[in-house]
Amino acid sequence: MFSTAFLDLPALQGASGTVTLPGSKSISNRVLLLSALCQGTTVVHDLLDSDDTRVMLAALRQLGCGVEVAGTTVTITGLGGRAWPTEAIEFFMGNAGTAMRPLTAALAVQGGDFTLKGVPRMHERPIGDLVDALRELGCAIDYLGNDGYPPLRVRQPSLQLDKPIPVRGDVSSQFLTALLMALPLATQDRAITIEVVGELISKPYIEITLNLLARYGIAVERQGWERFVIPEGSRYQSPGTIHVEADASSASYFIALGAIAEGKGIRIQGVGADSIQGDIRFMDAAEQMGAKITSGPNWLEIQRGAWPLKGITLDCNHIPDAAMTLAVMALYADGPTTLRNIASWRVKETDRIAAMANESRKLGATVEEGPDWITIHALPAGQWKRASIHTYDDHRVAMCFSLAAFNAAQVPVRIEDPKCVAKTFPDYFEALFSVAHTAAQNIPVICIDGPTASGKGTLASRVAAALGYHYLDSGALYRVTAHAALQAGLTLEAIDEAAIAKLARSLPVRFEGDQVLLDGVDVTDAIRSEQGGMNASKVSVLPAVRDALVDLQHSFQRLPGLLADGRDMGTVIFPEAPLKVFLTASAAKRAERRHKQLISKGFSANIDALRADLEARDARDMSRSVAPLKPAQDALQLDNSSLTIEASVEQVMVWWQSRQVFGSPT
Ligand SMILES: O=C(O)C1=C[C@@H](OP(=O)(O)O)[C@@H](O)[C@H](O)C1
Ligand SMILES: C=C(OP(=O)(O)O)C(=O)O
Repeated sequence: MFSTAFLDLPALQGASGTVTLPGSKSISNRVLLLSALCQGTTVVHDLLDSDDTRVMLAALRQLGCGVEVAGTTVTITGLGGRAWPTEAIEFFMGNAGTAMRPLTAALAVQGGDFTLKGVPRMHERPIGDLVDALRELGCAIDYLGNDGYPPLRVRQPSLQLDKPIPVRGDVSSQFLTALLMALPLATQDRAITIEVVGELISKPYIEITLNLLARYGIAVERQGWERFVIPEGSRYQSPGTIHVEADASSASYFIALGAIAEGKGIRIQGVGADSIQGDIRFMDAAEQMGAKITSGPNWLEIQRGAWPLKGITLDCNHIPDAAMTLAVMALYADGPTTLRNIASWRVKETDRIAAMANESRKLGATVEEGPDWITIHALPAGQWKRASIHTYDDHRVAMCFSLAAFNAAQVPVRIEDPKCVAKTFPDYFEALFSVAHTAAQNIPVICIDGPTASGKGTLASRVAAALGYHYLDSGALYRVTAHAALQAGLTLEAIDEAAIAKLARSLPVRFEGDQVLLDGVDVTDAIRSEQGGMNASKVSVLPAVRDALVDLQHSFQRLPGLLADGRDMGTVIFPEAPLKVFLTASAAKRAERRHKQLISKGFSANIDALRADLEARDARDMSRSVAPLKPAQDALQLDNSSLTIEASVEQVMVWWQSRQVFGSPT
């Protein structure tokens, strides 16, 4: 997951490949609660691991459910037949509607002393219609903040089940889902009827609920979309094991990607056209706009069809979440796109009609909006603007606008607070980068070159972490090459140059966090020693070895960008890099830092000897005939002798931001 303050997406050009999507949020949270209400254990395969399911799992643990997690397989031991807790419990539901609403209903019907809270936005998301319905049947629920909104306190009910229970269905279908999942707890001696008041929205989500209830032994009788009867004597029965389909709403971004991006097409693994999730019907809308889609059991393949896409007018009530993706596809269309019947967008993670309108306008689009509709006009190539997309802590805003990076104007897009995708798809951007591609010149590289012990590594890896970029420690490649050569019985002299170069060309090296692995073996300590540094310096003067490592170094230039540190990053390996920093510090300062570092690791060290060594390395690095250590002509010099690491990072970030200007927030 990218936990950076922002993520800059370079202009993207194409996409091809396969993505395996994480589990459906709607199925995961339903299955978790239903398993918790059963007797015995249920093994859930491919459960989504995200903020929304974590809050549900935490709540189930608090209630005393058994929860065993092994990767994406989770085993739940239910509360059925066991005593529910009698002590007061406070639950934190984050911003998960699929946890907050169904759990409120189950707790209210079961009774106890429970408080349910969430993030500030959750306290602005309506729950009044559900509370009214629950009160109608005798549940005791108090509002702890504003009437109609969480936080809530639930007490012991005195259930009156002799008449149908009315519930409004025009604000959120989750209220009806919540009742359908909770009321089987109260059908011991009578059937219970729920009557929907007003037009039910987001109907396909009710179908998911009914489908899963059936899997858990509850056969709800549906009479149109107005009446739902839960039969007398209904009892949750674990299906034993259950599999969660991949998330169809998450699939919408990759369906759109296949429709927008040039390339061999996108294959989505984990969900197919026969999904039980209503959002799979996003396929039809994408096809209407021009996408070519084929599907089989649990897979979809998407290719660009009509181009530009075709503007459409669509009632989106049946696909409230995936429909947001259409708003971004609309930017690539041949005319305006109007999405209708989407009033519920205003009460979700943010006011999504306002958010989609504001952020599309920042990109240059013309947008009109009404209480329950939005019209987005196509954005011609010359009119795209570089924009910093505010994401309102809404995962879907972030995921949708990542698709703007395919614009014909080839301008990059900044996504603010990219970690908001953690609600339903923590590794969304990793998945995007695994299939998206662009020309190398679009993938930014920041070079940090400088002499030994100048602090390049620390600075480069901190800047890489702040930007979410990859990190290449090119010095480590030379250290590993020297290490591998010695292991192979070679000397580090010119006489073995060809043999070392051959070895370097197919060096089986991998960086994993701070670890450097050679052929799977951790060689970090061996190569980081003083001797390792001297050895690296020796092989690095051999032209054939430097040459052999060029391709390997270039292969680190991957989306979304690269921080490369070394001695010739800016001069030789990435001469086109948009920012080059030449980092220096006085020899005395560098010797002092190295001394501290060695002592802290428990090595004995002599500061004068260290200084003499590093001066010798400087001389060798600067005087070698191939790629000598020197600043690139366009490098910015940074002497960090009297700077803290934070100040150096700040300086590089300021230089970088001044070259990456995005439209300021509107
Ligand atoms: O029941 C569900 O799983 C959901 C129902 C929909 O909400 P509304 O019924 O409020 O539209 C949807 O937007 C939400 O992401 C998940
Ligand atoms: C509306 C959404 O979430 P929630 O389940 O919190 O309602 C969503 O995921 O788009």
